[in-house]
Amino acid sequence: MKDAPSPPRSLLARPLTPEAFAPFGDVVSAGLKSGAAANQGTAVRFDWSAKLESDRAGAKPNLAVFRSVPQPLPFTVKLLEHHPRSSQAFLPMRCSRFLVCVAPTDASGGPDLDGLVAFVCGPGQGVNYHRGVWHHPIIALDAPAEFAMLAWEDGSAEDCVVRQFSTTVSVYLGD
Ligand SMILES: NC(=O)N[C@@H](O)C(=O)O
Ligand code: NI
Repeated sequence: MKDAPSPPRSLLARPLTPEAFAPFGDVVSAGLKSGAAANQGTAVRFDWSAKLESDRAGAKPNLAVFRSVPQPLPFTVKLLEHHPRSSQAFLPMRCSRFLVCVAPTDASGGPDLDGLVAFVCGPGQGVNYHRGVWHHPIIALDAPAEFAMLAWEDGSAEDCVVRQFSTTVSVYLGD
């Protein structure tokens, strides 16, 4: 008999923290480190807030803007992707909450869906996926959102590698 498809799994999203996200990337937010006075004392700047990386000389930094339609919960994860040659940052410009799902890389270089971790991210928090980290495309919650996105791209297939799953994971929030 053909193996029965695995039952969909469910996963509770937890609040984004720098510590929990550290294996996958950086949380980009004011006040996570000491800042320096700027702009004649009217601002504080927090430098080097993310590890930006590109390993292709021919790729160029693409600063894109994403306008996202909010998705209902629970959210079904059916695919993951990664950018093997570049980091990727998402910085909310207009956003309520957004969902970030990441996964470790398995021995074959693919995503380890069993290790999927989901974070609910609030206003004032951005994320920077380190180069090659498997993640779900950015998902806005609650209301339409706009994000600035920064990644190094050259238009080749290596800019973004997608992996579809037959098994799905249903992500929900605790509240
Ligand atoms: N590539 C793209 O358009 N989006 C994804 O990379 C994402 O992480 O949202
Ligand atoms: Ni991406």
